[in-house]
Amino acid sequence: MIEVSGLTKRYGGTTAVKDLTFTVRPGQVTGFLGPNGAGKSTTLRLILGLHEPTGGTVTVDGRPFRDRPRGLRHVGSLLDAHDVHGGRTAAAHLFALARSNRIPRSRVGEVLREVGLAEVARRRIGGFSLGMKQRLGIAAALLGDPPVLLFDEPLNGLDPGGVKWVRDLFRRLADEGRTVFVSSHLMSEMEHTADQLIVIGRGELIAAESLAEFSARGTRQNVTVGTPAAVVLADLLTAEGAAVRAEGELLTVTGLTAARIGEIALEHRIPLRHLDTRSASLEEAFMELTADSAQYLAGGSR
Ligand SMILES: Nc1ncnc2c1ncn2[C@@H]1O[C@H](COP(=O)(O)OP(=O)(O)OP(=O)(O)O)[C@@H](O)[C@H]1O
Repeated sequence: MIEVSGLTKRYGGTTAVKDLTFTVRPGQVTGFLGPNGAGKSTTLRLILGLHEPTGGTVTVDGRPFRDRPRGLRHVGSLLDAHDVHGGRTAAAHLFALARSNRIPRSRVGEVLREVGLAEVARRRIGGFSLGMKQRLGIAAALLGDPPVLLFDEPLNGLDPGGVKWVRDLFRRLADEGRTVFVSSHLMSEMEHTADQLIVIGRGELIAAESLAEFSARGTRQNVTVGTPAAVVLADLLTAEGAAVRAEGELLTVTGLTAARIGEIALEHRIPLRHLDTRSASLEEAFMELTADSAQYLAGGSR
């Protein structure tokens, strides 16, 4: 289990992570979501003890990760797929990691087969595609057969087959009882990957809940209405308590059903050209939830 409590990290005048508290449990895939610059990578580095927190604590299975000798047996991680020595072969890279963590050499062949890189084991990493480097990074994370795994944007650069392979792998690792913590800035990536979600924005916790709970936020329904009398109808719907957004002849309405909107239009003899109900997607729910932090970044005021 990963326990983050009151975690804060400042770099000079920038607060990357602010009073963050959450728990990541074993047996599940937990998605770590937030817009660019939200503080995900910083948090993962703090969990791994690569940075010192300004405040708060973070433990892995009850102890700071830094206190663990032979770290790869406790936590496997992929932070940056490019962070490898291009002149080395894939096998040499993994042998070096195995040696320094006292992991049997036989694991190298096993993990290379597992990630589909056995045939290129003797090739230099410098010639690898991003997708191959991602696979190599995953092999390194798996090397010590650790109970806890952290991945920073592991789906970047993978083709659809690679994405499916990673998703299936995460599922299997979680089913084996491991803690799997995966960051992404795209809800669409997590939708079919995660059981639990930790959502942050501007370094602060926005939500910590199951994907099902998060999905419930997205079930709010909008009705789109097309009419040449958009201004008149918008006034009538607003008077009934709806929230209305107008774009020319098209209205997006929340707070009233399509049936009720149809009745109101009929009562006032307003012709409708279009009437359609749609549910907000998970992606929209995520964007709405993180809109403040995303706008803040877009304004460049950090
Ligand atoms: N070493 C550092 N020195 C100074 N500022 C930093 C450092 N690392 C991160 N930051 C700042 O902290 C904030 C959070 O960055 P972080 O990389 O953790 O976000 P992120 O959620 O991983 O974003 P992305 O999805 O873009 O990778 C950013 O404003 C970033 O510029």
